Amino acid sequence: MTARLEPGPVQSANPRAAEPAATAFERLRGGGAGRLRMLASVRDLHEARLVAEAGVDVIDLKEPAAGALGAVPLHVVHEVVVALRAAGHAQPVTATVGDWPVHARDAVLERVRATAACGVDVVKVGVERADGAAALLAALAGAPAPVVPVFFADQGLDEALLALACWLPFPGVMLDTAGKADGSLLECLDAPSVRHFITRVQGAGKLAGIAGSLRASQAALLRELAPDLAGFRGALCEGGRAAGLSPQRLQALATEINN
Ligand SMILES: O=C[C@H](O)COP(=O)(O)O
Repeated sequence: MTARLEPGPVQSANPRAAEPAATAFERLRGGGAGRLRMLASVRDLHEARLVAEAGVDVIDLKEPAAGALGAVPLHVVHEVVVALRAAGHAQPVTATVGDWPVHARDAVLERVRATAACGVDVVKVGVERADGAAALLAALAGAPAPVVPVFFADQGLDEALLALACWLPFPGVMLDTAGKADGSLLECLDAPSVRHFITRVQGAGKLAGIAGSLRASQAALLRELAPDLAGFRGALCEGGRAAGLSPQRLQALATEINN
C-alpha cells in the first residue's frame, strides 16, 4: 500500500460541506416513496463519474478484485470525493475498508478513520459471523465516523448480531454476500429471511441495504422486498465483477430498477 494514509479532510466545493457527514446517506431512508434506490460499487474516478452522471443514488468505492469488500487505495478515495463534489455531484459516497477478520479491531478502526478523512459520507465495514463480531460492532459504533456494518448472508443471519447492530447508533445496516461464486443474496437466503432483515433494520429507524450478486432480472422481487438501497457490482460489468464497469449494463440496470 503506497497510498497516503491521512489525506486530510476534503476542502472543496462540496455543496453539503456544513452538514453532518451521515445526513445525505440517512436521507435515503424510506426507499424514496416506492422507488428502489441504487448503490453502485466503483473502483476509480472514471467509473465514479459514469455512475454519478447516470444518477445512481449512492456511489460506493470498492476494489472488487480485492475481495467482497476490497478497499480502494486512500488517495483514490480522496481523488474521487474531491472530483465528484467539484463537479457538483451531491450523491452520498461510501467506501469499504477491505476484508478483515473480526478480531482485527484496531486495524479496522484505523482504516475507518483514514477512509473517513478522505471525505466519504459513510464507511462500510464487513462483519463476519464469528466470535468477536459483537466486540467489533461495539468498537465501530464508537468510531469517529459514520459506519454501516455489512453482514454476509452466505454465513447465515445471526439474530443477536442483527439486534446489536440495530441497537447501536449506526445510520444503516447492510446485508451482502462474502462468496461471490455461490449465487446471489436471494439464492443464499430465502425471501422471508431477507424481508425480516429489512423490516428489522427499518423498524430500528435505520437504512436497510441489500447486495450480493443481485441481477436486473431480480428487480421486481427487489422492489417487493423494499429495502432502502440495493447494491450492485457484478451486474454492472461485462465478464465478472472484477472487470470494468459497462456503461450499457449500467444504463440497462438503472432503467430496470427505476421501472
Ligand atoms: O455493495 C455492493 C456490492 O459491491 C455488490 O457487489 P456484487 O453485486 O458483485 O455482489
